[in-house]
Amino acid sequence: MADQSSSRRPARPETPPKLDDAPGLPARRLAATVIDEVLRARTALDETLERMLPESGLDAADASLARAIAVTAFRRLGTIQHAIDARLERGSPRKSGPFEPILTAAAAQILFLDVPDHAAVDLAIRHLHEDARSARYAALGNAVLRRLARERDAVLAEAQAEVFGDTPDWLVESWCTAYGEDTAAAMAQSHREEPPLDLSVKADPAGWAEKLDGIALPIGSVRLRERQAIAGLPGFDEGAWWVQDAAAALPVKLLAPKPGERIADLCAAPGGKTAQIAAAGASVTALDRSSPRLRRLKANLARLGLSAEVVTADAVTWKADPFDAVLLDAPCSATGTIRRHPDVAWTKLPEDRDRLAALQARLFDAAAALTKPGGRLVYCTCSLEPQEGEEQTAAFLARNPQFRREPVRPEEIGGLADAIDSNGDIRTLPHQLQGETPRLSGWAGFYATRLIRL
Ligand SMILES: C[S@@+](CC[C@H](N)C(=O)[O-])C[C@H]1O[C@@H](n2cnc3c(N)ncnc32)[C@H](O)[C@@H]1O
Repeated sequence: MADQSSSRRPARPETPPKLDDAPGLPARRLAATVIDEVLRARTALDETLERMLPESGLDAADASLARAIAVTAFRRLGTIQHAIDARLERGSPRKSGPFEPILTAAAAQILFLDVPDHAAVDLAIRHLHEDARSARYAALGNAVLRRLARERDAVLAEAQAEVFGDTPDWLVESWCTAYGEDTAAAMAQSHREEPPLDLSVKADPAGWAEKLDGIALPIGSVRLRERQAIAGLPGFDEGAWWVQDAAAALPVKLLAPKPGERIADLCAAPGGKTAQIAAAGASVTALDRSSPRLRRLKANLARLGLSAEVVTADAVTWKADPFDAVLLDAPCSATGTIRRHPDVAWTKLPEDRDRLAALQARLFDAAAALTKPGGRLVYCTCSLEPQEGEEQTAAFLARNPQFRREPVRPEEIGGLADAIDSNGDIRTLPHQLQGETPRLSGWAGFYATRLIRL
């Protein structure tokens, strides 16, 4: 029976925790809170930051520091956790409140960011004191962080030798099985670097590369040499380009939209591929089941001066007259985006991959029903897991003999033959596309196949 007495008990006065106002602490507080929330609730880091930033009251510089600490913590989470655990002789203390996320955020600064050690340690200790549960372990936290700072070179040397040290075991196993150990190691190593920023341009990649101090990539994207705030760059206000990883631009190259064609983009938001299709002059129906994400798609298209018919619906059940071409950029585990979103490695589980693979099969069949005889169907995912790529296509073709594969030719994708597998499908891996430096190399892990309805 429910406890009736509690409703009659006078409410206990809420004593807000006493927050230290030392400069720099609010950014660390937000970083640790976000790290904790993402790991507990398995939510996306970007969305969690977007939700928590406005109420944090941080200025732009502190917000960017908080983001840098959290992103770095996830990029190097395996190394950081191992280094902390190795210095906690009796293991992590129980019932210690925010002790672990505070130490994780501080270790990210000490090991990987350009922050003076004394600032990282001092602010972490002040932060531990804000909560009675972690305050009891402030001396322990202090000792661990000081040791980390003293032993930084040894920690980094050990991490360098452990190439899979920042990749969860299930992903190591999956990638070693799919691609072999050497390739899996090169992939894991590339995830340790910050990713480059790529733009898709409506026209004149060479001209925009020059104006923006970028590199014109063989497939027509522009890779910026320096990371910068994009809203201030030339061409942003006039809608000359949009941010899109170079590998994410490939599926629409296979679709090859032509002016006047009717094309359905079935999982369209936030609209990077819709923009490519619309910019090619096709008439595009952009469908997604998420209204908030479609609002972002509309805002993106408005800035670019492009248009699409926008439909909020579930693509599994949506009915319409068949299209000349259909793009299905299906929801997936997104393990191909780990370099850009390092939290994905720690928030996704094999169960997510399997649940999404079942949804992908239903969406694939629904997309087939929307493709005209003679029409093209491109299926793609930003996943490195064969269950969401190669295996989906094999099962789809076995179920749907009215479709045949139209292999991709290197000249359709700027001559990048390494990105085409033995079936003629696209399979990009994060360490491919060598550039001038490791940071300017690589692209997302994508799978894409092009099928024709007979
Ligand atoms: C990989 S994202 C699409 C990215 C987008 N194509 C782009 O290039 O910007 C997958 C999208 O599928 C949508 N989605 C998931 N399940 C869906 C369904 N059953 N019907 C329609 N959209 C769905 C999600 O809301 C999400 O926006």
